[in-house]
Amino acid sequence: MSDPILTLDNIYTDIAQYHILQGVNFTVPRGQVTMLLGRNGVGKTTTLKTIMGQWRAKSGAILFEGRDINTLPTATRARAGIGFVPEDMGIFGDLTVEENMILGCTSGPLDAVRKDWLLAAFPALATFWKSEAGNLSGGQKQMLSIARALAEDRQLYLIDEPTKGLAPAIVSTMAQALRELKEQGASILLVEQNFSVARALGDSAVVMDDGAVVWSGAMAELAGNKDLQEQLMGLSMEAH
Ligand SMILES: Nc1ncnc2c1ncn2[C@@H]1O[C@H](COP(=O)(O)OP(=O)(O)OP(=O)(O)O)[C@@H](O)[C@H]1O
Repeated sequence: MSDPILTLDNIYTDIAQYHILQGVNFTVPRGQVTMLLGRNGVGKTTTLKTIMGQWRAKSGAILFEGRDINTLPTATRARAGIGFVPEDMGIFGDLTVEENMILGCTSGPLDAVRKDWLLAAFPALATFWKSEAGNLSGGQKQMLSIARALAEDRQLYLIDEPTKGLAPAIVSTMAQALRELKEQGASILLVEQNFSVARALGDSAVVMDDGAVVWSGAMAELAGNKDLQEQLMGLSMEAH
């Protein structure tokens, strides 16, 4: 297995008085797609936010490229090479699609090659490039949110439920864009409840329950074992 780009070592995170993450351990191999799976409310989003520094782990280490980033501010983690696509989009409705994309570029103008790739991957954004983002459909807003997070090259992307609520045709557009991102060499940690997308994209899987990791291994092993899926995730995959 290739060396990990990210390692979570015994991470504990509290939110208010609640002990949400209770000793999370896993690695994200370089250049691969790692699926973060599990029932609702087990701590997947909290794990992504802890990696990004939006919640601060009270103990444990987060090693990115071998360096513990756990005490660094979020902006420093982003500059170090981690991109985050949160579930709640964060699109500015009164700005155009183009202006929203420019906001995704913190270190310079939008690279022309990258822009061409993103507009080919998400053609609706090209159509509405000069339109206010507030007028886009829900699915188009989600595409803009992903495209904006991909506007700059990062070594690692944390992506939270990118296909949630999308129509099947848009789900495959999204899956194809993520596949292309991986082909460009990025490492991806992806929370995804759509099991057919998870199976198609994932190289490895990490399954959480109750604030800790209960299984990790090859995605193919999990995909081929229905009993294991039911034992680890119950019916949650079918509920989405
Ligand atoms: N701001 C908050 N205040 C209090 N509790 C929170 C807060 N954010 C999350 N939690 C709680 O932390 C637990 C883990 O939530 P989290 O969103 O990480 O789970 P998840 O696995 O991503 O779930 P889902 O699949 O439903 O998105 C839940 O019990 C949730 O209610």
